[in-house]
Order: sequence, then C-alpha cells, then structure tokens
Amino acid sequence: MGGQPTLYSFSDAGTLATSLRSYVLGAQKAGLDRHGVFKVAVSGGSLPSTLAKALLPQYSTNGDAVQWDKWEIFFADERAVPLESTDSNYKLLKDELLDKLPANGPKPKVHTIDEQHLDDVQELADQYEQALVSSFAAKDSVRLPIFDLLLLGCGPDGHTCSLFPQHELLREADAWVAPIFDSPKPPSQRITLTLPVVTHGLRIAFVATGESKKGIMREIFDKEEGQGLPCSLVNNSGGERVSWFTDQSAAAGVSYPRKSSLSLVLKQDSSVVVPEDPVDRSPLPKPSKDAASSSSRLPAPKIPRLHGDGGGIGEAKRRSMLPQLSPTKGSTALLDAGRRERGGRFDEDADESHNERTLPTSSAYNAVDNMKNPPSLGAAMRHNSKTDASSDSSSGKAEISAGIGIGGREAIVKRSDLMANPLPTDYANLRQRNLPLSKSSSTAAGLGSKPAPSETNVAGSRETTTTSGRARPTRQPTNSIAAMQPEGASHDAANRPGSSIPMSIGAAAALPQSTILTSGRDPTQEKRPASSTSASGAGSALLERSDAKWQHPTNVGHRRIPSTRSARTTLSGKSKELERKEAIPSPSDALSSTHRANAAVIQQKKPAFSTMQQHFTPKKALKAPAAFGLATTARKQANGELISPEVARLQTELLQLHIMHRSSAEVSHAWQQSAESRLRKRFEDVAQKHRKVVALERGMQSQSNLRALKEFSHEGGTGRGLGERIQALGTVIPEIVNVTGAGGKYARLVRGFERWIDRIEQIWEARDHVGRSFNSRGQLDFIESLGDGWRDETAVLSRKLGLWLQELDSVGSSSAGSSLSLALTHCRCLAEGMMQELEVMRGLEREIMARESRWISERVAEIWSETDAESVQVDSASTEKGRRASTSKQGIWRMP
Ligand SMILES: O=C1O[C@H](COP(=O)(O)O)[C@@H](O)[C@H](O)[C@H]1O
Repeated sequence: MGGQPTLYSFSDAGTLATSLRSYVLGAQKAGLDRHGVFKVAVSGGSLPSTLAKALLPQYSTNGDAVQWDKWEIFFADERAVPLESTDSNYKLLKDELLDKLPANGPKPKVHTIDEQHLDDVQELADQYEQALVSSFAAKDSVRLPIFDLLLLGCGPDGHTCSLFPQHELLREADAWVAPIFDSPKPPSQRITLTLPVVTHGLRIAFVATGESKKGIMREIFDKEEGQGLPCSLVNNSGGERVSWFTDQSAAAGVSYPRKSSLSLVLKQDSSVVVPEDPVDRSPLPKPSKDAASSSSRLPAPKIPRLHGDGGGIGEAKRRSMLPQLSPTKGSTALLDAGRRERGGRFDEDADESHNERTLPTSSAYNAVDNMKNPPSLGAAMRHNSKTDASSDSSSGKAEISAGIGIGGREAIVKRSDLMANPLPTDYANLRQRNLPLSKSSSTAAGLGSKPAPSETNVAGSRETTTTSGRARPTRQPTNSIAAMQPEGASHDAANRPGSSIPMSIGAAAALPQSTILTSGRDPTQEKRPASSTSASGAGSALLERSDAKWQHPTNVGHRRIPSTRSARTTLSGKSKELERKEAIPSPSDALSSTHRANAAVIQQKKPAFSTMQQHFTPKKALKAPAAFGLATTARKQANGELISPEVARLQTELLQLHIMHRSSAEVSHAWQQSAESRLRKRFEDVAQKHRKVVALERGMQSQSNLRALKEFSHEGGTGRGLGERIQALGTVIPEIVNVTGAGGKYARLVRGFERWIDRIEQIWEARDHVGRSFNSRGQLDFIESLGDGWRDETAVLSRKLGLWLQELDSVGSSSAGSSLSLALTHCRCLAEGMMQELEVMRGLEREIMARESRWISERVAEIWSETDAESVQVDSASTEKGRRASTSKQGIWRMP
C-alpha cells in the first residue's frame, strides 16, 4: 500500500455508481466486522443524488445488500436552517435517498441537528458534537471519533464539508464539530466536522462529478499552489485512506494517475465482493516473547516490493510510484517523461499492483540496478537535465541535475547538493532552504499530515497556515527516515556478519523488518519510545551531526560540500575542476575513505539504542558497496545514454528514500492508533477506578445512614415513637423549605421591608440636601411605618418558626455525618436564621419610626419659632434690623 490517495475516473455515471456501491459495501463490511455498526458521515451538495444511484436496492447487481439498520448516519456538515428547508443537507439526503428506501425495509439511524438551536450556531455545533460523543467516545475513541467512512463532496473552490479555503476553521484542532458564521457559500451559518475528524476516518471518499470540478481537480492533484485547499489537506493527511470517485469530465486534464475500475478482493467466506481494504485496522499485536511477533510490536513501514524478473522494477509499480513521488507542478515533467516512455498508457491504468512486501535489501538494490528499462525516475532526471551525465562524467565539469519530484525547474537538485547533503536529512535541509518539496515527500515526512499524538510525535511538526493559506509545519520536521526505522536497523545491518561496509541509511531501512529485528539483538528487549523526545531527538541529532560534518568536511570518510548559498559563494572562486575534485574523490580516495569510514564506524563506541532512535548516522561511502546492489560502473540505458556510477547510485538511493517516505504516513498512522489505544486503556482504567470510588462512597454513606436511623429509632426521652417523629419531620422540613422559597412568606416579608428601606433612604437623602422632601403632589414627605399587616405577619411567622424549631428539637438528634443529621442541622440553621432576621427587621422599623417622630417634633418646634419671629417682625417692621431678619430667615415649610 502506498501513502497516496486513489483517484478513480469512470467513463459514465453508472460505472461510478456501481463502483461506489462496491466501495461502500466494503467499508460497511469492515465497519460491521469492527464494531457491529457502520458509522458514516455524509455531505450535502451533489453527493446525495450520486449516493442514491449507488445505494438504492434497485441498483444492486449481485444481490449484495446495504444493511441499513446497521448504519449510523451523521452529517459531515449541515446548514443552520430548519430540517425541512431546501437548504438543509438532511432534507437533501432524505429526498434523494432516505425516503426512497423500501417502506417496510430496515432504516438507518440518522443524526440530524437540533432545530431548537438554529439561532445559536455555536450551541448547534456543541449539541451535534455531543451526539458524536455519545456515539463514539465511550467505545471508539477518546481524542477523535473514527468514522468507518466519510462520504464527501468537493466544491468548485476546493472546499469540503463546510471547510473553506483559507478559512481559520482549517486550523481548528480541538473541536469535533465547529460553527461557521461566514460561509462564502450561502447559507452563511453552518456547522461542520473539523479537519482532524475528517482525516481521522478509516475511509474517506470524495465524489466529484461534472465539468464544474475540472479546474479544481487539477489544482488539488497537480499543483503545488493547490496544496493548501481543504480537499488537498484531507488528501495529504488521509493518504491511502482517501479515494476519489470522479467522472471523466471532472478528472479531465489531471496528470495524477487515475484508475478506471475498483480493485476488488473476493472474500472466501462470503459472496460479497469488496474493494481492497486500504487500511489494516486490526489491533496492534500484543508484545510477545518470540522474535517474530516482537518484530510487529512496532508498526513498521512496509517496503513495497520491487518486482519483475531479475529484480527489475515492475512496470505497474514504477508507474504508481512516479506520480506519488511528485504529484506537484514540477512533477508534471516527471509524469510527462514517464508517460512518453510508455507510450502514454499511464493514465488509464486500471489494475495497478498494490502488492507490497518486504524484500531483502540486496534485491531492492539489484532490482533497480538490473532494470531492463531504466526507471521512470531516471527518465525524468534526463528530462530535467540539460546535460547528459555520461558526456561529462569524465571531465566532471557538467552539473547533473536530478529531478527528485521537488517541483519544476526550481526543484532540480544539483548533483553537488545531493552529495553534500546526506539524504534523508536532506529533505529537511531542502525545506530549510525553502525549496518546495514534493507532496509525497512532505506528506511522508509528516509535513502535511495531521500531527501525531503527543506521546509519539513522530512527525514532530504541527501545521499552521501561512499567509498564502498553505499548511506548513511551524517547526522544521525533526524526524528523519533514520528516526522512523525500527530500532537498530542501520546499526545491526552495518554489523551483519559478512558485511564489512557500513550500510547506508537507505540500505538499512530497506531491510525487511524481520531481518532487522532478528539480526542484531534480542528483539524481546525492544522498547517503544516513551516520549516524543526520543523520536524527534533522533532526528535532530542526525541533523546536528550532518551540520557538524559540513563544518569539518575533512573529518569524515568522504567530503561533502554544503549546498547552501554561502557555501556555493565560497566555492565560486575556485575552478570547477577543483570543486569537483573536492567533492568527488578519485576511486582510490573513495576506497580508502570508505575504509576509513568503516574503521571509524566499527571502532565507534555505539550508544545503546532505544526504539526509533538512531544515535549516529552511518557513514556513507561515496562508492556504494556492490554487495548491496549499488551501481559501480557507468550504466547504459535503453536509449543508449550512459549514466555515471554516481548518478546511478543517487538514483537508487532516491528511489529507496522515496519508498521509505511513502510508508512514513502509514507508520505515523499506526503510531497514532497505538497511542490512542493506550490512552483509551488508561482512560478506561481511570474511569473504572472512579466508578469504584463512587460506589465505595455510596456504600459508606448508606452504612452511616443505617447506623443513624438505628440510633434515631432508639432515641430516648422524646416520649414519641419512631413513626411519630418521622411524621413530624416530614411536616416540618417541607414547611421550612416552603417559607424560604421565592414565593414563600418569609421572602415576601423581606421584599416588603427592602422596598420600605429604599424609600426611606431616598427621603433621608433629600432631607440631607435640601432640608426636606416633597412627594409628587408637592406635599411634604413623611416616613410611614410598615403597617400593622406586615408587623402581624412577621409576628406570626416568628411564632411558627419557633414552633418548628421546638419540633425539630423534640424529634431527637442523629449521629454526625449521616444524611438525617445533615437534614436536621440545616433545617435548624434555616429556621433560626429566619427568626433572627425577622427580629432585626422589626427592630429597625421601630427605630426608624422613633427617629421620624423626633424629626417631626423638631420641625414643629422650628415652625413655632418662625411664627414668633414673624410677630416680632410686625412689631418692628420699620426698623432696618427687623427687615434684615425677615429676609434672612426662610421657613422650611415654604415651597421653593
Ligand atoms: O455547501 C456544500 O457544498 C459542498 C460541495 O457541494 P457540491 O454540490 O459542489 O458537490 C458539499 O460537500 C457540502 O456538504 C455542502 O454543504
């Protein structure tokens, strides 16, 4: 299996529907085998009508059956509209498919949105997420739900679900379902599954038909610029789990290899013909003591078999590898070259072999070396190269350019670069130098894929969206192929008996898993990396070491010239000849440097390995060992062109690296699965402990309650039997609770008092400022008492509370900690508290009224004194003193 999506292109709608049916039935079977149900997410748009053509019973050709009653249907996205609206994706599916199912036949369980929350899209999304949690979280997944199948559409702008190009929602990493308020396509308010949920599905199928999808299909599959589109992001993360069902109008002009029929596997135990299962979801094998099974503890990359007679690479495999190597803009050249070479049969390949097995390394090497036809990669290199390698290999003056699927002219990597940068860390270096990476390599290195869980973090990178909207890792990828190899791969391979030459990284990685694990040391001692640091640490260690080599080129067996701009500038003053000499040692130099390298490797004290870590980069001899199949002589190609040994070696190495990169997505996925299953187990352990603790607590509480009841029943001195006392409690407790409630008597009395106090405060404030307060009719404001009614009610309630308290005291007490004792204590507190507050309110009322009568008396006294003064004024009206007195004295009763 490769790590790339499969693109099906069918000649007509009928063939598409039939194939889609087989594919869905295959997914259904896998789902039912897995957990007895089939959990599907479906999109809206044009998908439901195609789906109906595929799934309705009348289209069944060989008696196969959709087991509708086992289906749980969720919506990949839904619009925030009523379910009966023509904009609703549910309505669409209902009209096209659900309503057309036989009336008395089985029906699927369909999870619709909750219409109650249409005006609150966040709530709508949260509620839908809850539906997912209820269905998935307990059994299937803790971090993310795992759909058996997602059936998606692809908008003409590259959107899928309601994930639109360059929208911030593409960065949503936590939610399973997210709201969108500004969908560029109406209606603007929607909810959608998030990208991590979509890419986590076991199978992801896009259905894209019609002319309107033509342009975007090319963007998604052939163009570097299209790699940030939502559909491309799903492709990159989903890899081989993604299949595209298209018709010819949609796929016209796409260079990416297409298939025109589904690869089917006939199950022996069933009549059902199902599509090849792209993903092995069987649980990871349990650790076992024997070497054979321990080799499978670590999900190892599957090395595709390079087959053909004499080890020549199979035509079909080469065809399938090429575009995967470079499905980007620059890759078009590679594809074209490959296509030309095979007379254009490339596009309509219907039955590609996906046969993947491990082969001994030597076969892998020889496979390439002995190829009758040169690999398409070589053709592509020639295609990209303006200079014939053979013509200049002797003079060394030519720059041989090798297109390694890195995209167009910019991506042509100079021979000196390739030699200076030991692959595979070169992929990281290339990215550091901002050279565009091919989709396959970036995906394989985890650049475009979803981040691995924190425990494993094989990829060591997370995606962010740059201003161009292209998803990029925020950190440089720290994983290298070496870091992804099974523990000890290179180390053990380098020290195999009979191998006097250290193995290159590529060679080690190409070893079959079992060979690697059994050749070195006891595989039962192998351990998984405990944390992300182990995996990424290995990668960065490799990077550091290769940097160190660049700084001290003379310290290593063969010299490498850094290909960075500065390094090139430094060299620019030298003659090309000199540069070549420094870069490429003579055969004897190479030999001796190889020996030096071997000696260094053999003598080097090797640190203990831990799984997935490689503590040192095995030194590579420039001249590769023939024992492992690397070319040592110039090779003649079918068209008569000569390829120098270096180029042949680089070709081989590239091919191997590519193969390993292809499998890295799979490894990363397997790691994620493994981490998830461990997390799930841990979660279940904790949940189980929690349940035990809760049960224990309940048991203890009921014990204590029983004890308390026993004591309560024996309570002496009350003169009342247990039944009578329980009856008393049954009356008093609800009474107390009732009076405190919002509509209860106590609450009403308090509200009345509070209103009265507020009024008094206003009056006092006015009196403080202007000496008096007037009501709305212009009359002087006086403070009136709360009234007899309030006072009587307060007095009655106080009496009742006192009685209830006596009743509570008379029923006796209970031992502390029991529920009975808690209820008694709380009721007493409540009743006593209310009594005290009623008393305080009554006291305050009395005091305020007393103050008011004092104030009134003072004002009356003032009036009398004013009246006296006026009579004096009349007596002495003619005197100046008297006049002044009459103007200076203002009575407070006078209106302003
Ligand atoms: O708005 C939407 O559009 C996409 C694509 O629809 P199509 O008609 O171009 O196939 C669809 O997948 C999505 O569910 C829908 O809400």
